[in-house]
Amino acid sequence: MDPEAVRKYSALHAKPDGLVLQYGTAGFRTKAERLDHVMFRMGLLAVLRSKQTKSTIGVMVTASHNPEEDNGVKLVDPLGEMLAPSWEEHATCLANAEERDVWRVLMDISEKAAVNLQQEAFVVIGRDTRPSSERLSQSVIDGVTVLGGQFHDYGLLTTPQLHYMVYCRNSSGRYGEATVDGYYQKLSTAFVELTKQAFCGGNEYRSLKVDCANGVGALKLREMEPYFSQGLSVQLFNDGTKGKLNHLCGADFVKSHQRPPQGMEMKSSERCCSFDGDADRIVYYYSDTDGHFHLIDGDKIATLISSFLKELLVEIGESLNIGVVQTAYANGSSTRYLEEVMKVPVYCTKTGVKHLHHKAQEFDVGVYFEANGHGTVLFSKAAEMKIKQLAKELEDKKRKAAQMLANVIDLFNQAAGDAISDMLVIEAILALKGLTVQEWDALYTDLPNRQLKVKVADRQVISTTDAERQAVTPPGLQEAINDLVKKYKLSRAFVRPSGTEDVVRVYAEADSQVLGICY
Ligand SMILES: CC(=O)N[C@H]1[C@@H](OP(=O)(O)O)O[C@H](CO)[C@@H](O)[C@@H]1O
Ligand SMILES: [Mg+2]
Repeated sequence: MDPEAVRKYSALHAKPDGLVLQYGTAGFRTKAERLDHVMFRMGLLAVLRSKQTKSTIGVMVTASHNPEEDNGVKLVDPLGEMLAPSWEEHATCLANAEERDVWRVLMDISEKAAVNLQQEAFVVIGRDTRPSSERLSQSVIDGVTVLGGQFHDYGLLTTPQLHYMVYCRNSSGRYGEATVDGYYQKLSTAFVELTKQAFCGGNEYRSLKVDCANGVGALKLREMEPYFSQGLSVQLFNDGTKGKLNHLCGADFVKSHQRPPQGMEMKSSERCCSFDGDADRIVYYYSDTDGHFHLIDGDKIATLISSFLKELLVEIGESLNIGVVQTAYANGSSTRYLEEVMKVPVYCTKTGVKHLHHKAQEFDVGVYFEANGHGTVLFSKAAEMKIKQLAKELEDKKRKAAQMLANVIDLFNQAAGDAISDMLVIEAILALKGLTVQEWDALYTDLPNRQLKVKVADRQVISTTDAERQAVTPPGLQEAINDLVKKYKLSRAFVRPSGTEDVVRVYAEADSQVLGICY
Protein backbone atom coordinates (compact mmCIF):
# COMPACT_ATOMS: atom_id res chain seq x y z
CA MET A 1 0.00 0.00 0.00
CA ASP A 2 1.66 3.13 -1.27
CA PRO A 3 0.24 6.56 -0.27
CA GLU A 4 1.94 8.23 -3.25
CA ALA A 5 0.27 5.86 -5.71
CA VAL A 6 -3.11 6.45 -4.05
CA ARG A 7 -2.58 10.22 -4.33
CA LYS A 8 -1.58 9.96 -7.99
CA TYR A 9 -4.52 7.75 -8.95
CA SER A 10 -7.01 9.82 -6.90
CA ALA A 11 -6.02 12.81 -9.02
CA LEU A 12 -6.69 10.78 -12.18
CA HIS A 13 -10.16 10.00 -10.82
CA ALA A 14 -10.97 13.54 -9.73
CA LYS A 15 -14.03 14.46 -7.69
CA PRO A 16 -16.26 17.17 -9.22
CA ASP A 17 -16.16 20.28 -7.02
CA GLY A 18 -18.88 20.51 -4.40
CA LEU A 19 -20.42 17.12 -5.16
CA VAL A 20 -21.76 15.38 -2.05
CA LEU A 21 -23.25 11.91 -2.31
CA GLN A 22 -24.63 9.47 0.21
CA TYR A 23 -24.45 5.67 0.30
CA GLY A 24 -28.22 5.10 0.27
CA THR A 25 -30.57 2.12 0.28
CA ALA A 26 -28.95 0.78 -2.87
CA GLY A 27 -25.44 2.28 -2.74
CA PHE A 28 -24.48 5.42 -4.66
CA ARG A 29 -26.64 6.50 -7.57
CA THR A 30 -26.51 9.59 -9.77
CA LYS A 31 -25.68 10.69 -13.33
CA ALA A 32 -22.94 8.44 -14.71
CA GLU A 33 -20.59 11.32 -15.55
CA ARG A 34 -20.32 12.27 -11.86
CA LEU A 35 -19.34 8.83 -10.63
CA ASP A 36 -15.78 8.12 -11.77
CA HIS A 37 -14.17 9.12 -8.45
CA VAL A 38 -16.81 7.21 -6.48
CA MET A 39 -16.05 4.03 -8.44
CA PHE A 40 -12.30 4.36 -7.87
CA ARG A 41 -12.84 4.96 -4.17
CA MET A 42 -15.27 2.04 -3.83
CA GLY A 43 -12.50 -0.12 -5.32
CA LEU A 44 -10.26 1.14 -2.50
CA LEU A 45 -12.94 0.54 0.12
CA ALA A 46 -13.69 -2.98 -1.13
CA VAL A 47 -10.02 -3.84 -0.54
CA LEU A 48 -10.23 -2.66 3.08
CA ARG A 49 -13.51 -4.51 3.66
CA SER A 50 -11.99 -7.66 2.15
CA LYS A 51 -8.94 -7.40 4.41
CA GLN A 52 -11.15 -6.81 7.45
CA THR A 53 -13.50 -9.73 6.79
CA LYS A 54 -10.76 -11.99 5.33
CA SER A 55 -13.30 -12.72 2.59
CA THR A 56 -14.08 -11.94 -1.03
CA ILE A 57 -16.10 -8.71 -1.41
CA GLY A 58 -18.27 -7.83 -4.43
CA VAL A 59 -18.66 -4.55 -6.28
CA MET A 60 -21.64 -4.16 -8.62
CA VAL A 61 -21.83 -1.30 -11.11
CA THR A 62 -25.51 -0.63 -11.87
CA ALA A 63 -28.34 1.82 -11.33
CA SER A 64 -31.03 -0.86 -11.54
CA HIS A 65 -34.35 0.60 -12.77
CA ASN A 66 -33.06 4.19 -13.08
CA PRO A 67 -32.58 5.86 -16.49
CA GLU A 68 -29.80 4.76 -18.83
CA GLU A 69 -27.80 7.98 -18.25
CA ASP A 70 -27.52 7.20 -14.52
CA ASN A 71 -25.24 4.71 -12.90
CA GLY A 72 -24.42 3.50 -9.44
CA VAL A 73 -22.31 1.21 -7.32
CA LYS A 74 -22.83 -0.99 -4.31
CA LEU A 75 -20.63 -3.30 -2.29
CA VAL A 76 -21.60 -6.88 -1.51
CA ASP A 77 -20.62 -8.38 1.85
CA PRO A 78 -19.22 -11.91 2.38
CA LEU A 79 -22.45 -13.92 2.50
CA GLY A 80 -23.81 -12.13 -0.54
CA GLU A 81 -25.73 -9.63 1.57
CA MET A 82 -25.75 -5.82 1.48
CA LEU A 83 -22.86 -3.88 3.00
CA ALA A 84 -22.98 -3.57 6.83
CA PRO A 85 -24.40 -0.19 7.99
CA SER A 86 -21.17 0.96 9.70
CA TRP A 87 -19.36 0.50 6.38
CA GLU A 88 -22.06 2.46 4.55
CA GLU A 89 -20.89 5.38 6.67
CA HIS A 90 -17.25 4.73 5.74
CA ALA A 91 -18.32 4.62 2.09
CA THR A 92 -20.05 8.00 2.35
CA CYS A 93 -17.06 9.51 4.11
CA LEU A 94 -14.59 8.22 1.51
CA ALA A 95 -16.76 9.21 -1.47
CA ASN A 96 -17.03 12.80 -0.21
CA ALA A 97 -13.41 13.29 0.92
CA GLU A 98 -11.33 15.93 -0.84
CA GLU A 99 -8.65 14.42 -3.09
CA ARG A 100 -5.79 15.32 -0.76
CA ASP A 101 -7.60 13.57 2.13
CA VAL A 102 -8.28 10.21 0.50
CA TRP A 103 -5.27 8.47 2.02
CA ARG A 104 -5.99 9.88 5.48
CA VAL A 105 -9.62 8.75 5.31
CA LEU A 106 -8.49 5.26 4.27
CA MET A 107 -6.20 5.13 7.29
CA ASP A 108 -8.99 6.43 9.59
CA ILE A 109 -11.34 3.71 8.38
CA SER A 110 -8.62 1.09 8.80
CA GLU A 111 -8.09 2.18 12.36
CA LYS A 112 -11.75 2.45 13.30
CA ALA A 113 -12.62 -0.91 11.76
CA ALA A 114 -9.44 -2.67 12.95
CA VAL A 115 -8.37 -3.63 9.42
CA ASN A 116 -5.20 -5.70 9.25
CA LEU A 117 -3.44 -4.02 6.34
CA GLN A 118 -1.11 -7.00 5.83
CA GLN A 119 -4.06 -9.28 5.03
CA GLU A 120 -4.61 -10.23 1.37
CA ALA A 121 -7.68 -8.82 -0.40
CA PHE A 122 -9.87 -10.23 -3.16
CA VAL A 123 -12.66 -8.35 -4.94
CA VAL A 124 -15.11 -9.54 -7.60
CA ILE A 125 -16.75 -7.08 -9.96
CA GLY A 126 -19.89 -7.19 -12.09
CA ARG A 127 -21.67 -4.63 -14.23
CA ASP A 128 -24.92 -4.03 -16.10
CA THR A 129 -25.34 -3.07 -19.77
CA ARG A 130 -25.32 0.74 -19.43
CA PRO A 131 -22.96 2.44 -21.91
CA SER A 132 -21.03 3.92 -18.96
CA SER A 133 -20.69 0.70 -16.95
CA GLU A 134 -17.59 -0.75 -18.62
CA ARG A 135 -15.53 2.41 -18.11
CA LEU A 136 -16.78 2.84 -14.54
CA SER A 137 -15.98 -0.76 -13.61
CA GLN A 138 -12.45 -0.10 -14.91
CA SER A 139 -12.23 2.71 -12.35
CA VAL A 140 -13.24 0.23 -9.62
CA ILE A 141 -10.42 -2.05 -10.79
CA ASP A 142 -7.97 0.90 -10.62
CA GLY A 143 -8.96 1.38 -6.99
CA VAL A 144 -8.57 -2.30 -6.15
CA THR A 145 -5.16 -2.67 -7.79
CA VAL A 146 -3.65 0.55 -6.44
CA LEU A 147 -4.13 -0.86 -2.93
CA GLY A 148 -2.60 -4.18 -3.99
CA GLY A 149 -5.88 -6.14 -4.03
CA GLN A 150 -6.46 -9.11 -6.33
CA PHE A 151 -9.65 -9.15 -8.38
CA HIS A 152 -11.81 -11.07 -10.80
CA ASP A 153 -13.90 -9.10 -13.27
CA TYR A 154 -17.02 -11.10 -14.23
CA GLY A 155 -18.00 -8.42 -16.75
CA LEU A 156 -21.73 -8.39 -17.51
CA LEU A 157 -23.80 -9.93 -14.72
CA THR A 158 -27.20 -9.42 -13.18
CA THR A 159 -26.96 -7.95 -9.67
CA PRO A 160 -28.19 -11.18 -8.02
CA GLN A 161 -25.63 -13.18 -9.99
CA LEU A 162 -22.85 -11.08 -8.46
CA HIS A 163 -24.32 -11.61 -4.96
CA TYR A 164 -24.39 -15.34 -5.74
CA MET A 165 -20.74 -15.40 -6.83
CA VAL A 166 -19.65 -13.66 -3.63
CA TYR A 167 -21.62 -16.13 -1.49
CA CYS A 168 -20.19 -19.14 -3.37
CA ARG A 169 -16.62 -17.90 -3.05
CA ASN A 170 -16.95 -17.40 0.70
CA SER A 171 -18.64 -20.72 1.42
CA SER A 172 -15.79 -22.89 0.03
CA GLY A 173 -18.00 -24.17 -2.76
CA ARG A 174 -20.74 -25.45 -0.41
CA TYR A 175 -23.29 -23.04 -1.87
CA GLY A 176 -22.26 -23.70 -5.47
CA GLU A 177 -19.58 -23.03 -8.06
CA ALA A 178 -18.72 -19.33 -8.42
CA THR A 179 -19.14 -19.21 -12.20
CA VAL A 180 -21.97 -18.15 -14.47
CA ASP A 181 -22.14 -21.73 -15.75
CA GLY A 182 -22.29 -23.00 -12.15
CA TYR A 183 -25.24 -20.66 -11.48
CA TYR A 184 -27.08 -21.82 -14.61
CA GLN A 185 -26.44 -25.49 -13.80
CA LYS A 186 -27.51 -25.30 -10.17
CA LEU A 187 -30.77 -23.41 -10.77
CA SER A 188 -31.72 -25.27 -13.94
CA THR A 189 -31.09 -28.73 -12.47
CA ALA A 190 -33.30 -27.85 -9.49
CA PHE A 191 -36.00 -26.45 -11.81
CA VAL A 192 -36.03 -29.45 -14.14
CA GLU A 193 -36.08 -31.89 -11.19
CA LEU A 194 -38.86 -29.95 -9.49
CA THR A 195 -41.10 -29.79 -12.53
CA LYS A 196 -40.60 -33.35 -13.79
CA GLN A 197 -43.96 -34.49 -12.41
CA ALA A 198 -45.77 -31.40 -13.56
CA PHE A 199 -45.27 -31.20 -17.27
CA CYS A 200 -46.86 -34.48 -18.30
CA GLY A 201 -50.07 -32.78 -19.47
CA GLY A 202 -50.50 -30.06 -22.17
CA ASN A 203 -48.38 -27.12 -23.16
CA GLU A 204 -50.12 -24.57 -21.03
CA TYR A 205 -47.23 -24.07 -18.65
CA ARG A 206 -44.48 -24.34 -21.21
CA SER A 207 -44.20 -20.77 -22.38
CA LEU A 208 -43.78 -17.38 -20.78
CA LYS A 209 -43.32 -13.88 -22.18
CA VAL A 210 -40.57 -11.90 -20.48
CA ASP A 211 -39.96 -8.14 -20.73
CA CYS A 212 -36.27 -7.72 -19.91
CA ALA A 213 -36.29 -3.88 -19.56
CA ASN A 214 -33.61 -3.76 -22.30
CA GLY A 215 -31.17 -4.79 -19.61
CA VAL A 216 -28.62 -7.40 -18.62
CA GLY A 217 -31.39 -9.87 -17.70
CA ALA A 218 -32.03 -10.42 -21.42
CA LEU A 219 -28.46 -11.52 -22.10
CA LYS A 220 -28.34 -13.81 -19.08
CA LEU A 221 -31.77 -15.35 -19.62
CA ARG A 222 -30.93 -16.07 -23.26
CA GLU A 223 -27.65 -17.72 -22.22
CA MET A 224 -29.44 -19.76 -19.57
CA GLU A 225 -32.46 -20.90 -21.56
CA PRO A 226 -30.83 -24.02 -23.09
CA TYR A 227 -30.17 -25.29 -19.55
CA PHE A 228 -33.86 -25.34 -18.57
CA SER A 229 -35.62 -25.42 -21.94
CA GLN A 230 -37.01 -28.92 -21.44
CA GLY A 231 -39.20 -27.38 -18.71
CA LEU A 232 -39.97 -23.90 -20.00
CA SER A 233 -39.66 -21.82 -23.12
CA VAL A 234 -39.25 -18.08 -22.67
CA GLN A 235 -40.04 -15.47 -25.28
CA LEU A 236 -37.96 -12.34 -24.69
CA PHE A 237 -39.14 -8.76 -25.31
CA ASN A 238 -37.19 -5.55 -24.76
CA ASP A 239 -34.01 -7.57 -25.03
CA GLY A 240 -31.79 -4.52 -25.57
CA THR A 241 -31.36 -4.90 -29.31
CA LYS A 242 -33.46 -1.78 -30.03
CA GLY A 243 -34.94 0.12 -27.09
CA LYS A 244 -33.40 2.12 -24.27
CA LEU A 245 -32.78 0.60 -20.85
CA ASN A 246 -35.84 0.86 -18.54
CA HIS A 247 -37.56 3.25 -20.95
CA LEU A 248 -41.35 2.59 -20.87
CA CYS A 249 -40.62 -0.98 -19.83
CA GLY A 250 -39.33 -3.12 -16.99
CA ALA A 251 -40.72 -4.13 -13.59
CA ASP A 252 -40.57 -0.64 -12.06
CA PHE A 253 -42.47 0.93 -14.97
CA VAL A 254 -45.13 -1.79 -14.98
CA LYS A 255 -45.62 -1.67 -11.19
CA SER A 256 -45.75 2.10 -10.87
CA HIS A 257 -47.86 2.79 -13.99
CA GLN A 258 -49.97 -0.36 -13.64
CA ARG A 259 -49.81 -0.94 -17.39
CA PRO A 260 -47.99 -3.24 -19.82
CA PRO A 261 -44.52 -2.34 -21.03
CA GLN A 262 -44.07 -0.97 -24.50
CA GLY A 263 -42.88 -3.53 -27.01
CA MET A 264 -44.62 -6.54 -25.48
CA GLU A 265 -47.20 -8.38 -27.58
CA MET A 266 -49.78 -9.47 -25.02
CA LYS A 267 -52.68 -11.73 -25.93
CA SER A 268 -55.58 -12.17 -23.55
CA SER A 269 -54.88 -14.47 -20.58
CA GLU A 270 -51.23 -15.01 -21.47
CA ARG A 271 -48.77 -15.13 -18.59
CA CYS A 272 -46.22 -12.30 -18.84
CA CYS A 273 -43.56 -10.92 -16.54
CA SER A 274 -41.10 -8.01 -16.36
CA PHE A 275 -37.60 -7.83 -14.93
CA ASP A 276 -35.99 -4.55 -13.93
CA GLY A 277 -32.72 -3.24 -15.44
CA ASP A 278 -30.39 -5.38 -13.33
CA ALA A 279 -32.79 -8.34 -12.98
CA ASP A 280 -33.28 -8.35 -9.23
CA ARG A 281 -37.01 -7.60 -9.37
CA ILE A 282 -39.90 -9.33 -11.11
CA VAL A 283 -43.62 -8.69 -11.47
CA TYR A 284 -46.20 -10.76 -13.39
CA TYR A 285 -49.32 -9.62 -15.25
CA TYR A 286 -51.91 -10.55 -17.87
CA SER A 287 -54.79 -8.93 -19.67
CA ASP A 288 -58.25 -10.46 -19.36
CA THR A 289 -60.74 -11.14 -22.14
CA ASP A 290 -62.07 -7.57 -21.80
CA GLY A 291 -58.58 -6.21 -22.31
CA HIS A 292 -58.19 -5.15 -18.66
CA PHE A 293 -54.66 -5.25 -17.32
CA HIS A 294 -54.00 -7.20 -14.10
CA LEU A 295 -50.79 -6.76 -12.15
CA ILE A 296 -49.45 -9.55 -9.93
CA ASP A 297 -46.91 -7.88 -7.69
CA GLY A 298 -44.40 -8.94 -5.05
CA ASP A 299 -47.14 -9.42 -2.45
CA LYS A 300 -48.96 -11.98 -4.57
CA ILE A 301 -45.67 -13.64 -5.43
CA ALA A 302 -44.92 -13.97 -1.69
CA THR A 303 -48.41 -15.39 -1.11
CA LEU A 304 -48.09 -18.01 -3.87
CA ILE A 305 -44.65 -19.08 -2.68
CA SER A 306 -45.48 -19.21 1.01
CA SER A 307 -48.68 -21.20 0.47
CA PHE A 308 -46.72 -23.74 -1.60
CA LEU A 309 -43.95 -23.99 1.00
CA LYS A 310 -46.38 -24.25 3.88
CA GLU A 311 -48.24 -27.15 2.22
CA LEU A 312 -44.97 -29.02 1.72
CA LEU A 313 -43.85 -28.36 5.30
CA VAL A 314 -47.18 -29.66 6.62
CA GLU A 315 -46.83 -32.74 4.40
CA ILE A 316 -43.38 -33.69 5.72
CA GLY A 317 -44.68 -33.14 9.26
CA GLU A 318 -41.65 -31.38 10.69
CA SER A 319 -42.15 -28.40 12.96
CA LEU A 320 -40.14 -25.96 10.88
CA ASN A 321 -41.39 -22.39 11.30
CA ILE A 322 -42.22 -20.17 8.34
CA GLY A 323 -42.58 -16.39 8.42
CA VAL A 324 -43.33 -13.75 5.79
CA VAL A 325 -41.64 -10.35 5.85
CA GLN A 326 -43.18 -7.32 4.11
CA THR A 327 -42.86 -3.53 4.20
CA ALA A 328 -45.52 -0.86 4.78
CA TYR A 329 -46.12 -0.83 1.00
CA ALA A 330 -47.60 -4.36 1.08
CA ASN A 331 -51.23 -4.27 0.11
CA GLY A 332 -53.46 -4.72 3.18
CA SER A 333 -55.32 -7.56 1.43
CA SER A 334 -52.12 -9.58 1.13
CA THR A 335 -51.32 -9.19 4.83
CA ARG A 336 -54.86 -10.19 5.80
CA TYR A 337 -54.83 -13.19 3.45
CA LEU A 338 -51.49 -14.43 4.78
CA GLU A 339 -52.45 -14.00 8.44
CA GLU A 340 -56.12 -14.92 8.41
CA VAL A 341 -56.51 -17.44 5.61
CA MET A 342 -53.07 -19.02 5.48
CA LYS A 343 -52.31 -18.60 9.19
CA VAL A 344 -48.74 -17.54 8.46
CA PRO A 345 -47.11 -14.93 10.72
CA VAL A 346 -46.34 -11.67 8.90
CA TYR A 347 -43.75 -9.08 9.95
CA CYS A 348 -43.24 -5.54 8.68
CA THR A 349 -39.81 -3.91 8.35
CA LYS A 350 -38.50 -0.65 7.01
CA THR A 351 -38.20 -0.26 3.22
CA GLY A 352 -35.05 -1.68 1.58
CA VAL A 353 -34.18 -5.34 1.12
CA LYS A 354 -31.45 -5.36 3.71
CA HIS A 355 -34.08 -4.88 6.43
CA LEU A 356 -36.34 -7.63 5.05
CA HIS A 357 -33.42 -10.00 4.50
CA HIS A 358 -32.23 -9.51 8.06
CA LYS A 359 -35.68 -10.24 9.53
CA ALA A 360 -36.20 -13.28 7.29
CA GLN A 361 -33.02 -14.84 8.73
CA GLU A 362 -34.88 -15.36 12.02
CA PHE A 363 -37.02 -18.20 10.63
CA ASP A 364 -36.38 -21.77 9.46
CA VAL A 365 -38.07 -20.63 6.28
CA GLY A 366 -38.20 -16.84 5.82
CA VAL A 367 -40.11 -15.49 2.82
CA TYR A 368 -39.54 -11.82 2.03
CA PHE A 369 -40.78 -9.63 -0.79
CA GLU A 370 -41.21 -5.93 -1.36
CA ALA A 371 -44.43 -5.09 -3.19
CA ASN A 372 -42.32 -3.98 -6.16
CA GLY A 373 -41.16 -7.57 -6.73
CA HIS A 374 -37.79 -7.73 -4.98
CA GLY A 375 -37.46 -10.76 -2.74
CA THR A 376 -36.46 -14.35 -2.12
CA VAL A 377 -36.73 -17.12 0.47
CA LEU A 378 -34.08 -17.92 3.08
CA PHE A 379 -33.72 -21.37 4.62
CA SER A 380 -31.76 -21.72 7.85
CA LYS A 381 -28.79 -24.09 7.67
CA ALA A 382 -30.53 -26.44 10.13
CA ALA A 383 -33.75 -26.46 8.07
CA GLU A 384 -31.84 -27.12 4.86
CA MET A 385 -29.94 -30.05 6.38
CA LYS A 386 -33.08 -31.51 7.88
CA ILE A 387 -35.05 -31.27 4.63
CA LYS A 388 -32.24 -32.75 2.52
CA GLN A 389 -31.90 -35.63 4.98
CA LEU A 390 -35.67 -36.28 5.00
CA ALA A 391 -35.63 -36.33 1.19
CA LYS A 392 -33.53 -39.51 1.52
CA GLU A 393 -35.22 -41.06 4.55
CA LEU A 394 -38.95 -40.51 4.24
CA GLU A 395 -41.25 -42.61 2.07
CA ASP A 396 -43.99 -42.08 -0.50
CA LYS A 397 -45.82 -38.75 -0.42
CA LYS A 398 -43.73 -37.39 2.44
CA ARG A 399 -40.53 -38.22 0.58
CA LYS A 400 -41.83 -36.52 -2.54
CA ALA A 401 -42.67 -33.39 -0.53
CA ALA A 402 -39.20 -33.35 1.05
CA GLN A 403 -37.57 -33.81 -2.36
CA MET A 404 -39.59 -30.91 -3.75
CA LEU A 405 -38.52 -28.72 -0.84
CA ALA A 406 -34.88 -29.76 -1.35
CA ASN A 407 -35.11 -28.69 -5.00
CA VAL A 408 -36.84 -25.42 -4.08
CA ILE A 409 -33.96 -24.65 -1.70
CA ASP A 410 -31.50 -25.03 -4.58
CA LEU A 411 -33.69 -23.03 -6.96
CA PHE A 412 -33.83 -19.90 -4.79
CA ASN A 413 -30.93 -17.48 -4.84
CA GLN A 414 -30.55 -17.08 -1.10
CA ALA A 415 -27.94 -14.35 -1.45
CA ALA A 416 -30.40 -11.82 -2.92
CA GLY A 417 -33.76 -11.38 -4.61
CA ASP A 418 -33.30 -12.62 -8.18
CA ALA A 419 -35.74 -12.18 -11.08
CA ILE A 420 -34.50 -15.27 -12.97
CA SER A 421 -34.56 -17.54 -9.92
CA ASP A 422 -37.94 -16.20 -8.72
CA MET A 423 -39.37 -16.63 -12.22
CA LEU A 424 -38.35 -20.30 -12.29
CA VAL A 425 -39.77 -20.89 -8.79
CA ILE A 426 -43.10 -19.28 -9.78
CA GLU A 427 -43.28 -21.20 -13.06
CA ALA A 428 -42.61 -24.46 -11.21
CA ILE A 429 -45.27 -23.77 -8.57
CA LEU A 430 -47.93 -22.80 -11.12
CA ALA A 431 -47.21 -25.95 -13.13
CA LEU A 432 -47.14 -28.26 -10.10
CA LYS A 433 -50.36 -26.82 -8.66
CA GLY A 434 -52.02 -26.59 -12.08
CA LEU A 435 -52.85 -22.92 -11.47
CA THR A 436 -53.57 -20.48 -14.28
CA VAL A 437 -52.40 -16.90 -13.94
CA GLN A 438 -56.03 -15.83 -13.33
CA GLU A 439 -56.46 -18.40 -10.55
CA TRP A 440 -53.27 -17.17 -8.93
CA ASP A 441 -54.49 -13.56 -9.20
CA ALA A 442 -57.83 -14.53 -7.64
CA LEU A 443 -56.22 -15.63 -4.33
CA TYR A 444 -57.27 -12.22 -3.01
CA THR A 445 -58.26 -8.83 -4.42
CA ASP A 446 -55.86 -5.93 -3.87
CA LEU A 447 -57.28 -2.93 -2.05
CA PRO A 448 -57.30 0.09 -4.40
CA ASN A 449 -54.14 2.06 -3.65
CA ARG A 450 -52.08 5.02 -4.75
CA GLN A 451 -48.44 5.85 -4.35
CA LEU A 452 -47.20 9.38 -5.10
CA LYS A 453 -43.92 11.24 -4.93
CA VAL A 454 -43.88 14.78 -3.55
CA LYS A 455 -40.97 17.20 -3.88
CA VAL A 456 -40.36 19.20 -0.70
CA ALA A 457 -37.62 21.61 0.36
CA ASP A 458 -36.15 19.20 2.92
CA ARG A 459 -37.51 15.69 3.04
CA GLN A 460 -35.55 14.92 6.22
CA VAL A 461 -37.98 16.99 8.30
CA ILE A 462 -40.17 13.89 8.17
CA SER A 463 -39.08 11.16 10.54
CA THR A 464 -40.96 7.94 11.15
CA THR A 465 -41.36 5.02 13.52
CA ASP A 466 -43.17 1.64 13.58
CA ALA A 467 -41.50 0.37 10.39
CA GLU A 468 -42.14 3.74 8.73
CA ARG A 469 -45.91 3.53 9.21
CA GLN A 470 -46.18 6.46 11.66
CA ALA A 471 -44.74 9.96 11.28
CA VAL A 472 -43.02 11.33 14.39
CA THR A 473 -42.11 14.74 12.94
CA PRO A 474 -43.15 17.35 11.90
CA PRO A 475 -45.67 17.83 14.69
CA GLY A 476 -49.28 17.45 13.59
CA LEU A 477 -48.57 15.44 10.45
CA GLN A 478 -49.59 12.06 11.87
CA GLU A 479 -52.73 13.54 13.45
CA ALA A 480 -53.73 15.00 10.08
CA ILE A 481 -53.23 11.62 8.40
CA ASN A 482 -55.25 9.89 11.13
CA ASP A 483 -58.14 12.35 10.65
CA LEU A 484 -58.32 11.56 6.94
CA VAL A 485 -57.85 7.83 7.23
CA LYS A 486 -60.58 7.32 9.82
CA LYS A 487 -63.21 8.41 7.29
CA TYR A 488 -62.72 5.30 5.16
CA LYS A 489 -63.04 1.57 5.50
CA LEU A 490 -59.96 -0.69 5.51
CA SER A 491 -57.92 2.46 5.07
CA ARG A 492 -54.27 3.06 5.73
CA ALA A 493 -51.89 5.84 4.73
CA PHE A 494 -48.33 6.88 5.52
CA VAL A 495 -45.58 9.20 4.36
CA ARG A 496 -41.81 8.70 4.50
CA PRO A 497 -38.75 10.30 2.94
CA SER A 498 -37.33 8.17 0.11
CA GLY A 499 -33.91 6.62 0.68
CA THR A 500 -33.01 6.70 -3.02
CA GLU A 501 -34.56 9.91 -4.41
CA ASP A 502 -34.99 13.48 -3.19
CA VAL A 503 -38.74 13.05 -2.67
CA VAL A 504 -41.29 12.18 -0.02
CA ARG A 505 -43.36 9.09 -0.81
CA VAL A 506 -47.06 9.07 0.02
CA TYR A 507 -49.03 5.82 0.14
CA ALA A 508 -52.75 5.33 0.70
CA GLU A 509 -55.18 2.44 0.37
CA ALA A 510 -58.81 1.84 1.22
CA ASP A 511 -61.68 -0.43 0.24
CA SER A 512 -62.89 1.98 -2.43
CA GLN A 513 -61.52 4.73 -4.64
CA VAL A 514 -64.70 6.78 -4.30
CA LEU A 515 -64.03 10.04 -2.48
CA GLY A 516 -66.01 11.51 0.34
CA ILE A 517 -67.73 8.44 1.71
CA CYS A 518 -67.79 8.81 5.48
CA TYR A 519 -68.32 5.85 7.73
C1 LIG B 1 -41.59 2.26 -2.40
C2 LIG B 1 -40.46 1.64 -3.11
O1 LIG B 1 -40.68 0.89 -4.07
N1 LIG B 1 -39.24 1.91 -2.64
C3 LIG B 1 -38.02 1.35 -3.24
C4 LIG B 1 -36.94 2.39 -3.29
O2 LIG B 1 -36.67 2.84 -1.97
P1 LIG B 1 -37.06 4.30 -1.43
O3 LIG B 1 -36.34 4.39 -0.10
O4 LIG B 1 -38.55 4.28 -1.29
O5 LIG B 1 -36.61 5.28 -2.45
O6 LIG B 1 -35.75 1.82 -3.83
C5 LIG B 1 -35.21 0.75 -3.05
C6 LIG B 1 -33.91 0.31 -3.70
O7 LIG B 1 -34.09 -0.16 -4.99
C7 LIG B 1 -36.24 -0.38 -2.97
O8 LIG B 1 -35.72 -1.41 -2.16
C8 LIG B 1 -37.54 0.17 -2.41
O9 LIG B 1 -38.53 -0.83 -2.42
MG1 LIG C 1 -32.88 -3.67 -9.45
